[in-house]
Amino acid sequence: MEKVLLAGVHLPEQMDFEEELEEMKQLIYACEMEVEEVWIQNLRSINKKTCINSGKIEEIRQRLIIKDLSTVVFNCDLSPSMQQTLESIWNCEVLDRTYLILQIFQKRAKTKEAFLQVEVATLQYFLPRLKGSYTHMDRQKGGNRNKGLGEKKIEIDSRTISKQIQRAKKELKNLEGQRSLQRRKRNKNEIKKVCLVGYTNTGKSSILNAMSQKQVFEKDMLFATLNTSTRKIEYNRHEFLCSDTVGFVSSLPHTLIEAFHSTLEEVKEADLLVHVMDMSSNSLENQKKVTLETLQQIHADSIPVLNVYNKCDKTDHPYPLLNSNQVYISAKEDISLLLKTIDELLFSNQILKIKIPYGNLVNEINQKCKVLKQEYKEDGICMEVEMNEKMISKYIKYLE
Ligand SMILES: Nc1nc2c(ncn2[C@@H]2O[C@H](COP(=O)(O)OP(=O)(O)OP(=O)(O)O)[C@@H](O)[C@H]2O)c(=O)[nH]1
Ligand SMILES: [Mg+2]
Repeated sequence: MEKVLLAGVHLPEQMDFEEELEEMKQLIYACEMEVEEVWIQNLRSINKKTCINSGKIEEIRQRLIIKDLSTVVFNCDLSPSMQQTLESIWNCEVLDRTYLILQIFQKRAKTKEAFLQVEVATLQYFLPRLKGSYTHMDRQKGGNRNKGLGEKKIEIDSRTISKQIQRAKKELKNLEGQRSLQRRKRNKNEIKKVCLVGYTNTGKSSILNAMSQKQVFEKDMLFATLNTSTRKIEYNRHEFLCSDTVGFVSSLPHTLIEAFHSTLEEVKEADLLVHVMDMSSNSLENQKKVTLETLQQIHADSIPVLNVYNKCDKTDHPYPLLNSNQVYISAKEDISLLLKTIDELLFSNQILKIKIPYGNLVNEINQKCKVLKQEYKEDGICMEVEMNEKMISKYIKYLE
């Protein structure tokens, strides 16, 4: 594995810096490289020309020579000119976070749609980076890792790239059309839909595997799943569809959010979202936040959510356990409690007409139930809501 130097830029607003660096190491590992040394620079703000300051640049330059390293990876995103300047000072390859994520996505893309989405995002990343020559482009170092991207950079000019982007986008639109047709068919059949969502590597694919006992690609690497895969699950004489999704990640490059929007379309159509979290992760809170923000971005934040704390076998927390809207499990052991909870949420619902006084009860209803209609009145909100038995017992007094 190629060894690299990780340059960690620490700005005052980065509260979870340690966890961020840990994640960077995993991203680097997923790109088949290994961190040999970490150099941290604390900064009030980014240097516009070179990202880090001249003193640190010189220290790193010397270190690269001593250690015979030819790649530096930054934990943040670099502008094309920063990247170019640093490459010429260090005479080595300088990579940023977006580049790594694009590399991983490119390797993992399994379906035509995922492949095209990554292609669009990759070309958009390289378009502003065509000016000037890149050392790592010319050298083609790092074996296979750079091959696809490097070749692309050398061979094509910006006009060709723009054309390629347009072509790929057009093809994607066609595929999206086919997808929505399939979805409409599904809607007609009215089979309930569940989507597993959550930060990358939390165990979504493992849960789907355990549910269906058919193999969905599961791996201890970031972004193992790039296309959604759906399985029909039978439980308690009920049937529902369960979809796996691409893992979310903090500060996903803008171009990729756009590219993966259509993959996440499925999430918007779900009757229930199962938010899978890694109970053993030090960055649990941050990962939770990123997932909730992503759901907001794709306008899926009004769908009922079941919170699942997975990997409890790696913690001291008791499991399997159900605590209000939270299920604690280990996908490696018994997930029947999760199935039972999903089944109850999906199939014991009734539609009620209620009037709720203004206040935080409304928030709870919006989070946990499917609101079909709502009308604002003087003394409260009239709602038509799909509720499960537990919620019904709580809200029965508000029946209209
Ligand atoms: N110990 C333990 N390991 C788990 C558990 N669930 C999943 N894993 C492991 O965690 C790693 C990631 O699991 P995946 O199911 O691929 O995670 P994912 O959420 O689908 O990841 P992405 O597709 O990258 O978003 C794998 O090595 C799993 O074997 C669990 O409950 N306990
Ligand atoms: Mg997965």
